[in-house]
Amino acid sequence: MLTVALPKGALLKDTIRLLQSVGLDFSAFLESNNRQLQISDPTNTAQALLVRAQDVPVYVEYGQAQLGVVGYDVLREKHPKVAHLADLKFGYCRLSVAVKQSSPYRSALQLPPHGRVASKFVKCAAEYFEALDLPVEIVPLSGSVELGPITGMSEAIVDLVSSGRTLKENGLVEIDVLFESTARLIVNPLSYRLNSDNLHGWVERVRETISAAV
Ligand SMILES: Nc1ncnc2c1ncn2[C@@H]1O[C@H](COP(=O)(O)OP(=O)(O)OP(=O)(O)O)[C@@H](O)[C@H]1O
Ligand SMILES: O=P(O)(O)OC[C@H]1O[C@H](OP(=O)(O)OP(=O)(O)O)[C@H](O)[C@@H]1O
Repeated sequence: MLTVALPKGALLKDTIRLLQSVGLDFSAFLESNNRQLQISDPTNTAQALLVRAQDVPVYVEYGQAQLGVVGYDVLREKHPKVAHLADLKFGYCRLSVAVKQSSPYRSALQLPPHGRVASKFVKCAAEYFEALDLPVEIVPLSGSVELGPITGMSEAIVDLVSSGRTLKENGLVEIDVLFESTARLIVNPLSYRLNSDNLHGWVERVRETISAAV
């Protein structure tokens, strides 16, 4: 049976809506009292795993799920061995450098050498500052990264920005963008090559739905 890895959090609702439009109903995951992490769709065509966003590529790479939905930002940070087959056009955000509004820095290159940059995206941040030839110390955090500059732990952060509301409400300002991100459809490469569980057919249906929506 086809198994799909679904991301908890910001991408879940749009992912479930997309799968509903190709005939797979996993809306039970959206019920407020749901605690189940693995369910089948009502027609028993496929099952879904509810996993942390950053773990979606892990389940797909190891073959426990043939198909998954994940942000491009996670693919850039983790480099999983999965095939990226479609841009799903939702989950827009960007990975940006931000500082306190009151700080003098208005571009990443103006940051002081050997300063600190807090981030959940340690690899992306390190690559970005290496490419600028600006030595900085990356401070790894798992969330609420905006507190780095607020508390004085770091001069800057590298974090996701979508509406910009979190930065604004915490007195921070975006000074550079590393890249933009949207949700992506990923597949296990071997399952795709073997067309296990009619994977080609499902990918094609998703692609048709996406192009019809544009
Ligand atoms: N504010 C946002 N608006 C739109 N999409 C976002 C936003 N924040 C993150 N995303 C996208 O959704 C994905 C999942 O983000 P989410 O915040 O739900 O989980 P997470 O913080 O990465 O994971 P966890 O809560 O498990 O640590 C991100 O990888 C990104 O692609
Ligand atoms: O620009 P906005 O629309 O305000 O969205 C940006 C916020 O969303 C994400 O946080 P998330 O909710 O995932 O929390 P966490 O990373 O701090 O755990 C991101 O890390 C920002 O804090």
